[in-house]
Order: sequence, then C-alpha cells, then structure tokens
Amino acid sequence: MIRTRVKICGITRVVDGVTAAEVGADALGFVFFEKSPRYVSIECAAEICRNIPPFVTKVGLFVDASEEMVRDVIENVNIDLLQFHGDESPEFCQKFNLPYIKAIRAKCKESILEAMQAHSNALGMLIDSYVPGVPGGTGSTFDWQLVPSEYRSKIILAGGLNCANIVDAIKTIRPYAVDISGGVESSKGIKDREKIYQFMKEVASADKIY
Ligand SMILES: O=C(O)c1ccccc1N[C@@H]1O[C@H](COP(=O)(O)O)[C@@H](O)[C@H]1O
Repeated sequence: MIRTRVKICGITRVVDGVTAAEVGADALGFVFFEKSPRYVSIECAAEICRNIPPFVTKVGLFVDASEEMVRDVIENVNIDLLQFHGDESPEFCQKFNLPYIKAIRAKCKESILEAMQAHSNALGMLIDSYVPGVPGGTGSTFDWQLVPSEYRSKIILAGGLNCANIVDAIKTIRPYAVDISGGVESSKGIKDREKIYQFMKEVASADKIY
C-alpha cells in the first residue's frame, strides 16, 4: 500500500503540534509571514518544536522573506525543511543548506511545469490554489487536472483540502503528500483535534483504495 504523507500547516500552539504529531502527521508547518493570521514568532515556533516528538518534520514557511529573516529562523528554531510560498528564485531557495519545498499557485499547466523545471532541486513541489493578491492559506480548491501526473512523486497537494474532499483528491492526483491548514481549524490559527483525527482517517481510507 502506498501511504500519502500529511503535512499540517499553520501550527501556532504547542497543543496543536502535539495533537497533530500524536495522530500521525508526517510534517508540521510554521508560518513566518507576518500578514498571515497563522503567523508565529521565532520564540513561539521554537517552543512548539521543543515539544514535538522526533521523526516529525518541522517546516518553516516564508513568503518573499529576506535572507536575514530565513537565517534567523534557521538559527533559532529547530526546523528541518524550508517552504517558499512567494516568488523566490531557485538561487534564493538554495542558499540555506537545508532542503526546500517550493509552492506554486495553480494558474495554468504551463506555469506549473515551468516552475517545476526551474526548481528541479526542490525536494517537493507544493501546488496551491491561485487567488489574486493572497499568497496562500486561502481555503480554496483549484482544478486538480492542472497537476502534472508525471511529477507525482514530488507533488504535495494543497488548497482548500478538508475531510469531505480529501479522498477524492488523493484518488484523482495520487500525490506524494497533502498539505492542509484551514480544513482542520475551528478558527484561523486554532486547530481542531476532531478534524485532524478525521482527516487522518480519511487519508488512510483513501490509501487503502490504491
Ligand atoms: O496558512 C497561511 O496563512 C498561509 C499564508 C501565506 C502563505 C501560505 C499559507 N499557507 C499555506 O497554504 C496552504 C493551503 O491552505 P488551506 O488548506 O487552503 O487553508 C497551506 O497548506 C499552507 O501550506
């Protein structure tokens, strides 16, 4: 059986990080983008990471941040992976001696393929919805037919995923991983234990269909 990995993004509280890890999330995301309602300070993220068990990947998310800011996070928070969610160049993304995920907003097939080729050194490519003026965390889905099937093993599907649509999403795309934020929240930045648990169950049931 192929197992779809799960990243839960926008963790702002120790309790949510611990819950997500307990129910089997593979990765947790921390949003270092001040305009996001899910923004966490370096101090807060460091405290959450100290409480997360080993073998859970900790991901720092940035949107067109300065090099200095990314370095500050790397020095002070025990993160394993970087996620660039803005217009960062491949050169910028590779500056930090850590593996990275590049997020692409799904405008059209050509722009997705172009970004995939430009970021061929990325560990994974996260495909999120395109909503003008909003870099991510939109809660909106997009046309999954835009996802290039030949890159399946590198694809992290995001954008408006929730307990009701995740089985369909996995069956349609068969991504390496899925990334969810708003779909497991009770309010922005506050995760809901029951929704996380239910989401993990739905992913496991979709995997059984393979
Ligand atoms: O979560 C945010 O606030 C955010 C802000 C800026 C860039 C990215 C952000 N989150 C990422 O967007 C995806 C999709 O979110 P959702 O599931 O549609 O709510 C999320 O997985 C994060 O990686």
